[in-house]
Amino acid sequence: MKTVYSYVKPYWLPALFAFILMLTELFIELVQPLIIAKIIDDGIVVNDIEAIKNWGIVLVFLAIVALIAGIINSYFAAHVAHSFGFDLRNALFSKIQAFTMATYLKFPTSGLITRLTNDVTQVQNVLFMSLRILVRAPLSASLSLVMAFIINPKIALFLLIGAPIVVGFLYFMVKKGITYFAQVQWRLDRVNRVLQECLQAIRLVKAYMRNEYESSRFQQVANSLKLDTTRALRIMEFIMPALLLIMNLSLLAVIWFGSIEVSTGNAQVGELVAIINYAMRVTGNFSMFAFIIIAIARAKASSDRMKEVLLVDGNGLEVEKSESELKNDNLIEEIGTVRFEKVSFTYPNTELLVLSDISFEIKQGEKLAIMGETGSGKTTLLNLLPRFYEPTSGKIFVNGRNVLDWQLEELRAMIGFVPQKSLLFTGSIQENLKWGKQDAIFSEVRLAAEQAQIHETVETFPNKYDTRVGQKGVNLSGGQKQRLSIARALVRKSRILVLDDSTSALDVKTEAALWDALEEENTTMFVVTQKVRTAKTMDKILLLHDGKVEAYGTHDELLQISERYRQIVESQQEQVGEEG
Ligand SMILES: Nc1ncnc2c1ncn2[C@@H]1O[C@H](COP(=O)(O)OP(=O)(O)OP(=O)(O)O)[C@@H](O)[C@H]1O
Repeated sequence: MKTVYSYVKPYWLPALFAFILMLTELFIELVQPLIIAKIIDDGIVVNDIEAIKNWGIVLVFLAIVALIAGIINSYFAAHVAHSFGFDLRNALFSKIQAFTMATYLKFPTSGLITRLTNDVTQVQNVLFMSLRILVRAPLSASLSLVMAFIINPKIALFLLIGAPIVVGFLYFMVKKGITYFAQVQWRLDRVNRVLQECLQAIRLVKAYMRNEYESSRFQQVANSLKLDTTRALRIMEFIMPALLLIMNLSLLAVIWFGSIEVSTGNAQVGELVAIINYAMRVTGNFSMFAFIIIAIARAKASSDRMKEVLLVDGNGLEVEKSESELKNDNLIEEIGTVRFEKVSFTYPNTELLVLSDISFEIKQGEKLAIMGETGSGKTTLLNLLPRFYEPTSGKIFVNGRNVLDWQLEELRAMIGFVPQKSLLFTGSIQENLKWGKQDAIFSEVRLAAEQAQIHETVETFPNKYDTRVGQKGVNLSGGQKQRLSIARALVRKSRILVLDDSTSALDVKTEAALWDALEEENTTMFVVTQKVRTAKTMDKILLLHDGKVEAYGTHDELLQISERYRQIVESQQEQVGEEG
C-alpha cells in the first residue's frame, strides 16, 4: 500500500487536523453517557432540578461542539482525500506516459482507464472515510467498552460474550472481500474494454448490423460484473445482520443481568442506563467498522492494481540518458542520414522474428519507399527509428549516432512521424497542427498545410483554421485526416519524415502535388506504400518479405534484380489497365 498511500504525505497537516477533530467528537461521544448517568442519579433519582438543568446545559454544549467538530472534520477530510486523489491520478498519468511501448503491451488500455478513474475513486473514498470514521469506529467501540467496565465490570462482562465470533467474522470478511473485489475491478476493466471497442468501431457495428451481437457481448460482461459485485457485497449483506444479532444478544444479556443487579441494590439505575448507552455505541460503531472494512477490502484491491503501474521502473520506462553517458561524436558530417546495420527484432513476450538482418543506408534528403505485403514488418521497422522499441540485435544509426545513444527527446525532435492511422485531437485545426510544435507561428502552420495539400480545403471550412475537429467538431474525410496528420508532422520541420502508409486515401493528383511540395525540402523520408507509382518517385525502394530485405535499390534496379518486385509492378499495371 505504501506507494499509493505515500501520496497522502503532503497533506499530513490537514489530515492531522481532521484526526484531532475526530478525537474531539469521539471524546464527547464517550462523555455523554456519563453525563446522562449524572442527570439520572444526581438529578432525577434525588429530584434535584438544578442538577438536571446544569448537566443538561453541559450536554447541549458538548453536542454543539461535537457538531462543529464534525463539520470541520468533514471539510478537512474531503480536502485531503480529493487532493490525494488528484495527485495520485496525475502520478499515474505521468507514469503511463513514460511507459515504453513494450510496457503498454502488458497493460490493456481499458485496465489503465479503470485504474485512473474507478480505482482512484475507491481509494480516495476510503481515505475520506478513514479520516471520518475508520479510526473512530473501533476506538469508540473499544473505549465505550472500557467505560462500561469502569462503571460496572460485572455487568459490562456480558458485552464480551460475542466478541470472539465478531472478530472471526471480521477477519473472514476482509480475506474474502479483497479477493472478490479484485475480481470486481477486473470485470470493470472488461466492461470498459467492450464499451471502448464498440464505440470506436461504431460505424463497423452499424454497417455489419452487429448491434444485437454487440449488445449481447456487453450484456455478458456487464452481467459478470453484476454477479461478481453481488457476490462480494453479499458477504456484507450476510455479515452485517449476523454481527448485529450477536451484539444485540449481548445487549439483552446486559439488560437482563443489569436489572437483577439494580433490583438487588448492587448497581444504580443511572449506571445501568450508561452501560446500555455504551453498549449501543459498541454495537453501532462495530457495524460501521464492518462497513468500512468492506470498503477497505475494495480499496486494497484497487491500490494493488495502481501499485502495478506505479512500480513500473527500469526497463519498463523510457528514461533519458544522463549527459555524461552520451557519446560526443561528430554528428555534423552525417546529418540526416539513417543506417540500419544487421537489425533484427522480436516483439517483447513473443518468439517470432519480425525483422531479420536488415541493413541499408539513406543519406540526407533521400527518399526511401518501403514496400512489402501486409505483415512483412514495414511498420515495425519504422517504430524502431524513434526508439519506440529497441532492436533485439544489430544497430540503427541516425546522424551517424546509434539511436540508443541519443537523448530520447533530441532523437524524437528530429523525426516527423505520421502513423498509419490518422489521429486528430479534439480542438481547432490550428491547435492540431501546432500540436507537435507549440510555438509555431501561423505562417508555418499555413505553409505546412499548403505542402500537405490541405490548405484549400481548410479555407472552405466555416471558421477556417479555427474550425473545431473531433467530437462536436466538423467531420473530416479519411483523406483530409491523412493530410492534416501529414501537415502536423511538417510543421515540426523535422530532418527525417516518416510516413506509414499515410497517403493511401489520397487521389493521384493530390498525392503527386504532395510529393512535389516535399521535393523542395531537404528532408530524409521513409514512405511506406503499396503503390509502385509512389515508390517510383522515391530515390530508393526497400522491398521487405517476411521481415527480411528482399531487394534494395532504385525502381529500375529492382526491376532487374527482383522477381517479386516485377510481379508487384505487373499486378498494378494490370489494375491500371483494367481501371483504364
Ligand atoms: N505489438 C505487437 N506484438 C507482437 N507482434 C506484433 C505486434 N505488432 C505487429 N506484430 C507482428 O509483427 C509482424 C509485422 O507487423 P507490421 O505491423 O510491422 O507489418 P506491416 O508490414 O506494417 O503490415 P501492414 O502493411 O499490414 O501494416 C506481423 O506478423 C504482426 O503480427
